[in-house]
Amino acid sequence: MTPLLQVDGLTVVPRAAPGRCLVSDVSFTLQPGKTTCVVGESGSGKSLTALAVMGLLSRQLQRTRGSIRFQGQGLTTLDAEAMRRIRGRSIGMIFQEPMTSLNPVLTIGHQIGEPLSVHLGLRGRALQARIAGLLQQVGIPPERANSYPDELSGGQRQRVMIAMSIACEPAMLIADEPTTALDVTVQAQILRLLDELKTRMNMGMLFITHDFGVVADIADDVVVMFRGEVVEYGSVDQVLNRPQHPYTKALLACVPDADGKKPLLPIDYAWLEQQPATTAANLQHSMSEPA
Ligand SMILES: Nc1ncnc2c1ncn2[C@@H]1O[C@H](COP(=O)(O)OP(=O)(O)OP(=O)(O)O)[C@@H](O)[C@H]1O
Repeated sequence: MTPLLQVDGLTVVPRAAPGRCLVSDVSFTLQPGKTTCVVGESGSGKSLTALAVMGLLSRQLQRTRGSIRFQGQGLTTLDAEAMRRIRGRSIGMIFQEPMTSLNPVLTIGHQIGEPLSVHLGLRGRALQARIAGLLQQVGIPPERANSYPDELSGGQRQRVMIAMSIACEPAMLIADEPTTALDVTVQAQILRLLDELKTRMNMGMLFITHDFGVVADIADDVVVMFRGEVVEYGSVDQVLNRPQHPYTKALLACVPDADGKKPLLPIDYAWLEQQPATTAANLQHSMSEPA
């Protein structure tokens, strides 16, 4: 079966510092209808990887090497117009902060309708009916179509973003920390919604998170990134239950179990001591926050 997404040797180098790799030789695959989670600490290159897949990295700031194939088609050689046709139509995306992604002066109905008119040419009643259907699908009463983003809660705004991103029934959804800005119960609702939509639409999901609780809930495969590199890649069972790399073990050691106690995974302190101070500080931070 042709993978939905195949990333091979993706490398991102800042033009201002060509000797430094922000993302280094990253490779992974996403199959249709499956979820691949990319995990790692802040600054490990997760978002740059997602932006590279979307063709949204600034060519002025970064140089990208490697191959990104979506449904068998190479994306890195496509021109801007061809990439625009794929984004929003075949690849949807949602980000961490729905307020900054939504336009405050347009109604949510208008914003959900935009990809439908741009990519599918829907107009008039057909468009309004589809907007109402999408609102219903994400659990917002269709009569809220005339509301503005600031009239909605954070969770509802994220639901609107989800409605926009799935409007054209994309084959793949890229979600970059979509629940981080939400409180815990709303996080769980949004995760459930995304998981349900993924199954119903047989959509592949590339899900970026630093939260292993989320990974355990939704991932089929897991890519662990550390300082721009993939240090571990495998099935969720393999990565969570039989981690190999000291960084994955250290990350997992920070996740409290159901009783709030830390799992007794050994941390490789000799390895940790060789890492920059920020790594230990980030791990310390994860330990003090419930995942
Ligand atoms: N043009 C650039 N020049 C130099 N450094 C850059 C450039 N673009 C991004 N970076 C750096 O690359 C690193 C990786 O960033 P990225 O946003 O992918 O991290 P992340 O893993 O998604 O982190 P977070 O979880 O905080 O979002 C960061 O340290 C960022 O500051």
